[in-house]
Amino acid sequence: MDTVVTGGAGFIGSTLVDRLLGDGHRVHVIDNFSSGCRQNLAAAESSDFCTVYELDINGPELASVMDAARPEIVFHLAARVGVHTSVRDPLADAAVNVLGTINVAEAASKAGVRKVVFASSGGAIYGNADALPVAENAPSQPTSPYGAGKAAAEVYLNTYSQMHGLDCSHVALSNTYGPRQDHRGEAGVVAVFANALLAGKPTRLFGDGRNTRDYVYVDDVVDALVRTAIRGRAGARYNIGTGKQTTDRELHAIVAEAAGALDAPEFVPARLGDVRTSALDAIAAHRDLGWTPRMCLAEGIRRTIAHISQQAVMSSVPIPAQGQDDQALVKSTRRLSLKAPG
Ligand SMILES: Nc1nc2c(ncn2[C@@H]2O[C@H](COP(=O)(O)OP(=O)(O)O[C@H]3O[C@H](CO)[C@@H](O)[C@H](O)[C@@H]3O)[C@@H](O)[C@H]2O)c(=O)[nH]1
Repeated sequence: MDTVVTGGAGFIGSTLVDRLLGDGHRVHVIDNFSSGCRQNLAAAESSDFCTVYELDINGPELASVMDAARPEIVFHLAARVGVHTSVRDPLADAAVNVLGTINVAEAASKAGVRKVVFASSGGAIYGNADALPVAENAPSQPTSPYGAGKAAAEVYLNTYSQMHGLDCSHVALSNTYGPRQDHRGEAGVVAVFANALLAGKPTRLFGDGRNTRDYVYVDDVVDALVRTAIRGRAGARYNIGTGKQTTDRELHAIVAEAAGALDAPEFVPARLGDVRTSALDAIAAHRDLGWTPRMCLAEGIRRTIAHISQQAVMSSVPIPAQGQDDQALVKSTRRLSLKAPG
Protein backbone atom coordinates (compact mmCIF):
# COMPACT_ATOMS: atom_id res chain seq x y z
CA MET A 1 0.00 0.00 0.00
CA ASP A 2 1.20 3.54 -0.74
CA THR A 3 1.45 5.79 2.28
CA VAL A 4 2.58 9.36 2.86
CA VAL A 5 4.24 10.41 6.10
CA THR A 6 4.50 14.18 6.53
CA GLY A 7 7.21 14.97 9.05
CA GLY A 8 8.74 11.60 8.21
CA ALA A 9 12.28 12.71 9.08
CA GLY A 10 11.31 13.62 12.63
CA PHE A 11 11.53 11.59 15.82
CA ILE A 12 8.09 9.95 15.69
CA GLY A 13 7.74 10.21 11.90
CA SER A 14 10.96 8.35 11.09
CA THR A 15 10.12 5.61 13.59
CA LEU A 16 6.76 5.25 11.84
CA VAL A 17 8.49 5.17 8.43
CA ASP A 18 10.72 2.28 9.58
CA ARG A 19 7.69 0.39 10.87
CA LEU A 20 5.71 0.88 7.63
CA LEU A 21 8.65 -0.24 5.51
CA GLY A 22 9.15 -3.25 7.79
CA ASP A 23 5.48 -4.13 7.27
CA GLY A 24 6.02 -4.07 3.49
CA HIS A 25 4.43 -0.74 2.55
CA ARG A 26 5.66 1.91 0.19
CA VAL A 27 6.36 5.18 2.00
CA HIS A 28 6.55 8.70 0.60
CA VAL A 29 8.27 10.90 3.16
CA ILE A 30 7.51 14.62 3.05
CA ASP A 31 9.72 16.79 5.23
CA ASN A 32 11.43 20.16 4.95
CA PHE A 33 14.19 19.08 7.36
CA SER A 34 13.58 22.11 9.57
CA SER A 35 13.73 19.95 12.69
CA GLY A 36 13.81 16.43 11.26
CA CYS A 37 17.12 15.07 10.06
CA ARG A 38 18.46 12.91 7.27
CA GLN A 39 20.22 10.63 9.74
CA ASN A 40 16.82 9.47 11.06
CA LEU A 41 16.08 8.18 7.55
CA ALA A 42 19.41 6.39 7.05
CA ALA A 43 17.86 2.90 7.13
CA ALA A 44 14.68 3.95 5.31
CA GLU A 45 16.55 5.50 2.39
CA SER A 46 18.30 2.23 1.66
CA SER A 47 14.89 0.72 0.88
CA ASP A 48 13.51 0.62 -2.64
CA PHE A 49 10.10 1.38 -1.15
CA CYS A 50 10.98 4.74 0.36
CA THR A 51 10.89 8.06 -1.47
CA VAL A 52 11.88 11.31 0.21
CA TYR A 53 10.52 14.69 -0.86
CA GLU A 54 12.14 17.74 0.67
CA LEU A 55 9.37 20.32 0.78
CA ASP A 56 7.16 22.43 3.04
CA ILE A 57 3.68 21.16 3.84
CA ASN A 58 2.25 24.63 3.27
CA GLY A 59 3.75 25.06 -0.19
CA PRO A 60 2.15 24.54 -3.61
CA GLU A 61 4.29 21.46 -4.45
CA LEU A 62 2.51 19.33 -1.86
CA ALA A 63 -0.52 18.87 -4.12
CA SER A 64 1.57 17.61 -7.04
CA VAL A 65 3.50 15.17 -4.86
CA MET A 66 0.28 13.85 -3.32
CA ASP A 67 -1.31 13.61 -6.76
CA ALA A 68 1.65 11.66 -8.16
CA ALA A 69 1.94 9.38 -5.12
CA ARG A 70 -1.83 8.69 -4.85
CA PRO A 71 -1.42 7.29 -1.34
CA GLU A 72 -4.16 5.34 0.36
CA ILE A 73 -3.17 6.65 3.79
CA VAL A 74 -1.61 9.94 4.85
CA PHE A 75 -0.01 10.12 8.28
CA HIS A 76 0.19 13.84 9.00
CA LEU A 77 2.91 14.42 11.58
CA ALA A 78 4.73 17.48 10.20
CA ALA A 79 4.49 20.34 12.70
CA ARG A 80 6.34 23.04 14.52
CA VAL A 81 6.70 21.20 17.79
CA GLY A 82 6.85 23.12 21.01
CA VAL A 83 4.61 24.89 23.43
CA HIS A 84 7.15 27.63 24.16
CA THR A 85 8.13 28.34 20.60
CA SER A 86 4.40 28.82 19.94
CA VAL A 87 4.09 31.31 22.81
CA ARG A 88 7.01 33.28 21.37
CA ASP A 89 5.83 33.13 17.77
CA PRO A 90 2.15 32.16 17.48
CA LEU A 91 1.90 33.20 13.83
CA ALA A 92 4.74 30.93 12.77
CA ASP A 93 3.15 28.10 14.75
CA ALA A 94 -0.22 28.58 13.03
CA ALA A 95 1.38 28.96 9.58
CA VAL A 96 2.66 25.39 9.77
CA ASN A 97 0.33 23.65 12.20
CA VAL A 98 -2.96 25.17 11.01
CA LEU A 99 -2.40 26.44 7.45
CA GLY A 100 -0.09 23.51 6.68
CA THR A 101 -2.77 21.08 7.84
CA ILE A 102 -5.35 22.79 5.61
CA ASN A 103 -2.95 22.36 2.69
CA VAL A 104 -2.54 18.66 3.55
CA ALA A 105 -6.34 18.27 3.73
CA GLU A 106 -6.77 20.01 0.34
CA ALA A 107 -4.10 17.88 -1.32
CA ALA A 108 -5.36 14.66 0.26
CA SER A 109 -8.96 15.34 -0.81
CA LYS A 110 -7.93 16.04 -4.38
CA ALA A 111 -5.71 12.94 -4.54
CA GLY A 112 -8.52 10.64 -3.37
CA VAL A 113 -6.77 9.62 -0.15
CA ARG A 114 -8.73 6.99 1.80
CA LYS A 115 -7.67 8.10 5.28
CA VAL A 116 -5.71 10.80 7.08
CA VAL A 117 -4.25 10.00 10.49
CA PHE A 118 -3.41 13.26 12.25
CA ALA A 119 -0.91 13.57 15.10
CA SER A 120 -2.67 15.88 17.53
CA SER A 121 -1.55 16.74 21.04
CA GLY A 122 -3.31 15.20 24.04
CA GLY A 123 -0.92 17.11 26.28
CA ALA A 124 -1.79 20.52 24.85
CA ILE A 125 -5.39 20.59 23.59
CA TYR A 126 -7.15 19.88 26.90
CA GLY A 127 -5.19 22.46 28.93
CA ASN A 128 -5.52 22.10 32.69
CA ALA A 129 -8.29 19.50 32.75
CA ASP A 130 -10.64 19.25 35.71
CA ALA A 131 -9.93 15.55 36.28
CA LEU A 132 -7.10 13.24 35.25
CA PRO A 133 -6.63 11.11 33.29
CA VAL A 134 -8.55 13.16 30.77
CA ALA A 135 -10.95 11.49 28.29
CA GLU A 136 -11.56 12.52 24.68
CA ASN A 137 -14.88 14.19 25.46
CA ALA A 138 -13.26 16.70 27.86
CA PRO A 139 -13.46 20.32 26.69
CA SER A 140 -10.62 21.73 24.64
CA GLN A 141 -9.05 24.52 26.74
CA PRO A 142 -5.52 24.98 25.40
CA THR A 143 -3.10 27.09 27.43
CA SER A 144 -0.80 27.77 24.48
CA PRO A 145 -1.02 28.68 20.78
CA TYR A 146 0.43 25.24 20.06
CA GLY A 147 -2.55 23.55 21.73
CA ALA A 148 -4.97 25.94 20.01
CA GLY A 149 -3.39 25.16 16.63
CA LYS A 150 -3.63 21.40 17.12
CA ALA A 151 -7.30 21.71 18.17
CA ALA A 152 -7.99 23.95 15.14
CA ALA A 153 -6.28 21.47 12.82
CA GLU A 154 -8.57 18.68 14.08
CA VAL A 155 -11.61 20.87 13.38
CA TYR A 156 -10.35 21.70 9.88
CA LEU A 157 -9.76 18.06 9.04
CA ASN A 158 -13.25 17.19 10.24
CA THR A 159 -14.57 20.02 8.06
CA TYR A 160 -12.90 18.38 5.05
CA SER A 161 -14.66 15.22 6.03
CA GLN A 162 -18.00 17.10 5.90
CA MET A 163 -17.18 18.90 2.66
CA HIS A 164 -15.41 16.15 0.70
CA GLY A 165 -15.89 12.91 2.65
CA LEU A 166 -12.20 12.82 3.65
CA ASP A 167 -11.89 10.19 6.40
CA CYS A 168 -9.69 11.53 9.22
CA SER A 169 -8.87 10.21 12.68
CA HIS A 170 -6.88 12.15 15.26
CA VAL A 171 -4.30 10.63 17.55
CA ALA A 172 -3.93 12.89 20.60
CA LEU A 173 -0.47 12.04 21.88
CA SER A 174 0.80 12.49 25.38
CA ASN A 175 4.50 13.22 25.99
CA THR A 176 6.28 10.88 23.61
CA TYR A 177 9.89 9.88 24.30
CA GLY A 178 12.43 7.40 23.00
CA PRO A 179 15.38 7.01 20.61
CA ARG A 180 15.84 9.84 18.03
CA GLN A 181 14.06 12.49 20.12
CA ASP A 182 15.79 15.80 19.49
CA HIS A 183 17.35 17.33 22.60
CA ARG A 184 18.28 20.60 20.89
CA GLY A 185 14.72 21.88 20.65
CA GLU A 186 12.79 23.27 23.59
CA ALA A 187 10.44 20.33 24.08
CA GLY A 188 11.28 16.71 24.75
CA VAL A 189 12.38 16.73 28.34
CA VAL A 190 13.52 13.08 28.40
CA ALA A 191 15.98 13.78 25.59
CA VAL A 192 17.00 17.08 27.19
CA PHE A 193 17.75 15.47 30.55
CA ALA A 194 19.34 12.33 29.09
CA ASN A 195 21.74 14.17 26.80
CA ALA A 196 22.73 16.70 29.45
CA LEU A 197 23.23 14.13 32.19
CA LEU A 198 25.25 11.79 29.97
CA ALA A 199 27.47 14.73 29.00
CA GLY A 200 27.89 15.80 32.64
CA LYS A 201 26.07 19.08 31.98
CA PRO A 202 23.64 20.85 34.37
CA THR A 203 19.86 20.33 34.15
CA ARG A 204 16.95 22.63 35.07
CA LEU A 205 13.46 22.09 36.37
CA PHE A 206 10.86 24.75 35.60
CA GLY A 207 8.72 25.68 38.58
CA ASP A 208 8.63 23.51 41.67
CA GLY A 209 9.25 20.17 39.91
CA ARG A 210 5.69 19.02 40.59
CA ASN A 211 4.33 19.47 37.05
CA THR A 212 3.23 16.07 35.82
CA ARG A 213 3.28 14.49 32.38
CA ASP A 214 2.18 11.17 30.91
CA TYR A 215 5.21 9.65 29.17
CA VAL A 216 4.56 7.20 26.34
CA TYR A 217 7.25 5.32 24.42
CA VAL A 218 7.67 6.04 20.71
CA ASP A 219 7.12 2.42 19.58
CA ASP A 220 3.78 2.38 21.40
CA VAL A 221 2.84 5.63 19.65
CA VAL A 222 3.79 4.23 16.25
CA ASP A 223 1.70 1.14 16.97
CA ALA A 224 -1.24 3.42 17.76
CA LEU A 225 -0.78 5.35 14.50
CA VAL A 226 -0.78 2.14 12.44
CA ARG A 227 -3.79 0.75 14.26
CA THR A 228 -5.63 4.05 13.72
CA ALA A 229 -4.98 3.80 9.97
CA ILE A 230 -6.62 0.38 9.93
CA ARG A 231 -9.36 0.62 12.53
CA GLY A 232 -9.79 4.28 13.48
CA ARG A 233 -13.32 5.62 13.18
CA ALA A 234 -13.84 8.61 10.88
CA GLY A 235 -13.78 11.86 12.86
CA ALA A 236 -12.71 10.14 16.08
CA ARG A 237 -9.99 11.36 18.40
CA TYR A 238 -7.90 8.75 20.21
CA ASN A 239 -5.97 9.69 23.31
CA ILE A 240 -2.63 7.89 23.33
CA GLY A 241 -1.01 7.83 26.73
CA THR A 242 -0.50 5.56 29.71
CA GLY A 243 -2.86 7.36 32.10
CA LYS A 244 0.03 7.61 34.60
CA GLN A 245 1.45 10.88 35.85
CA THR A 246 5.15 11.36 36.51
CA THR A 247 6.38 14.57 38.13
CA ASP A 248 9.29 16.45 36.59
CA ARG A 249 11.27 15.74 39.75
CA GLU A 250 10.57 11.98 39.53
CA LEU A 251 11.46 11.93 35.86
CA HIS A 252 14.77 13.62 36.55
CA ALA A 253 15.60 11.00 39.16
CA ILE A 254 14.74 8.11 36.81
CA VAL A 255 16.82 9.54 33.95
CA ALA A 256 19.74 10.37 36.26
CA GLU A 257 19.78 6.83 37.61
CA ALA A 258 19.67 5.29 34.13
CA ALA A 259 22.47 7.61 33.00
CA GLY A 260 24.55 6.92 36.11
CA ALA A 261 24.58 10.66 36.86
CA LEU A 262 23.97 12.88 39.86
CA ASP A 263 20.31 13.69 40.50
CA ALA A 264 20.74 17.40 41.30
CA PRO A 265 18.71 19.67 39.00
CA GLU A 266 18.60 23.45 39.34
CA PHE A 267 15.12 24.93 39.96
CA VAL A 268 14.19 27.90 37.73
CA PRO A 269 10.92 29.87 37.29
CA ALA A 270 7.93 28.16 35.62
CA ARG A 271 7.33 28.76 31.90
CA LEU A 272 4.33 30.54 30.35
CA GLY A 273 2.04 28.17 28.43
CA ASP A 274 2.96 25.00 30.35
CA VAL A 275 0.03 22.98 31.64
CA ARG A 276 0.47 22.00 35.26
CA THR A 277 -0.58 18.37 35.05
CA SER A 278 -1.35 15.97 32.23
CA ALA A 279 -2.42 12.35 31.79
CA LEU A 280 -4.58 10.76 29.12
CA ASP A 281 -7.30 8.14 29.36
CA ALA A 282 -6.85 5.93 26.30
CA ILE A 283 -10.11 4.07 26.70
CA ALA A 284 -11.31 4.70 23.11
CA ALA A 285 -7.98 3.42 21.78
CA HIS A 286 -8.32 0.24 23.86
CA ARG A 287 -11.90 -0.23 22.66
CA ASP A 288 -11.65 0.65 18.95
CA LEU A 289 -8.01 -0.02 18.15
CA GLY A 290 -7.13 -2.76 20.62
CA TRP A 291 -4.20 -0.52 21.62
CA THR A 292 -2.47 -0.65 24.94
CA PRO A 293 0.93 0.77 25.89
CA ARG A 294 3.52 -1.97 26.37
CA MET A 295 6.65 -0.15 27.50
CA CYS A 296 7.17 0.86 31.13
CA LEU A 297 8.91 4.16 31.80
CA ALA A 298 12.05 2.76 33.46
CA GLU A 299 12.75 0.35 30.58
CA GLY A 300 11.88 2.96 27.93
CA ILE A 301 14.32 5.38 29.49
CA ARG A 302 17.02 2.68 29.68
CA ARG A 303 16.57 2.08 25.94
CA THR A 304 16.67 5.80 25.21
CA ILE A 305 19.89 6.22 27.19
CA ALA A 306 21.41 3.17 25.44
CA HIS A 307 20.55 4.67 22.04
CA ILE A 308 22.07 8.07 22.89
CA SER A 309 25.23 6.40 24.21
CA GLN A 310 25.52 4.25 21.08
CA GLN A 311 25.08 7.31 18.83
CA ALA A 312 27.82 9.09 20.75
CA VAL A 313 30.20 6.16 20.22
CA MET A 314 29.32 5.98 16.52
CA SER A 315 29.80 9.69 15.96
CA SER A 316 33.29 9.48 17.46
CA VAL A 317 34.28 6.78 14.91
CA PRO A 318 35.28 8.32 11.54
CA ILE A 319 32.84 7.24 8.81
CA PRO A 320 33.86 7.36 5.12
CA ALA A 321 32.17 10.29 3.34
CA GLN A 322 29.15 9.31 1.28
CA GLY A 323 27.50 11.32 -1.49
CA GLN A 324 24.01 12.23 -0.29
CA ASP A 325 21.39 12.59 -2.93
CA ASP A 326 18.75 14.99 -1.68
CA GLN A 327 16.63 14.66 -4.80
CA ALA A 328 13.35 12.81 -4.66
CA LEU A 329 13.77 9.31 -6.07
CA VAL A 330 11.02 6.99 -7.14
CA LYS A 331 12.57 3.57 -6.68
CA SER A 332 9.74 1.06 -7.04
CA THR A 333 6.04 0.70 -7.67
CA ARG A 334 5.42 -2.55 -5.84
CA ARG A 335 2.17 -2.62 -3.88
CA LEU A 336 1.35 -4.64 -0.78
CA SER A 337 -1.68 -4.71 1.47
CA LEU A 338 -1.71 -3.20 4.96
CA LYS A 339 -1.20 -5.91 7.57
CA ALA A 340 -3.24 -5.62 10.76
CA PRO A 341 -0.94 -5.32 13.76
CA GLY A 342 -0.81 -8.42 15.95
N1 LIG B 1 11.78 20.85 27.62
C1 LIG B 1 12.12 20.88 28.90
N2 LIG B 1 11.22 20.57 29.82
C2 LIG B 1 11.58 20.59 31.12
C3 LIG B 1 12.88 20.91 31.52
N3 LIG B 1 12.91 20.83 32.86
C4 LIG B 1 11.70 20.47 33.26
N4 LIG B 1 10.89 20.33 32.23
C5 LIG B 1 9.47 19.95 32.33
O1 LIG B 1 9.21 18.76 31.62
C6 LIG B 1 7.82 18.68 31.32
C7 LIG B 1 7.66 18.32 29.86
O2 LIG B 1 8.15 19.36 29.06
P1 LIG B 1 8.41 19.16 27.48
O3 LIG B 1 9.15 17.89 27.24
O4 LIG B 1 9.01 20.42 26.98
O5 LIG B 1 6.98 18.89 26.89
P2 LIG B 1 5.59 19.68 26.95
O6 LIG B 1 5.78 21.13 27.08
O7 LIG B 1 4.74 18.96 27.95
O8 LIG B 1 5.02 19.42 25.48
C8 LIG B 1 5.36 18.26 24.77
O9 LIG B 1 4.38 17.29 24.91
C9 LIG B 1 3.16 17.56 24.25
C10 LIG B 1 2.19 16.41 24.49
O10 LIG B 1 1.90 16.34 25.85
C11 LIG B 1 3.43 17.74 22.80
O11 LIG B 1 2.24 17.99 22.11
C12 LIG B 1 4.42 18.84 22.59
O12 LIG B 1 4.74 18.89 21.22
C13 LIG B 1 5.66 18.59 23.35
O13 LIG B 1 6.36 17.50 22.77
C14 LIG B 1 7.24 20.04 31.68
O14 LIG B 1 6.59 19.95 32.93
C15 LIG B 1 8.47 20.93 31.76
O15 LIG B 1 8.29 22.02 32.65
C16 LIG B 1 13.83 21.25 30.52
O16 LIG B 1 15.00 21.57 30.78
N5 LIG B 1 13.41 21.22 29.24
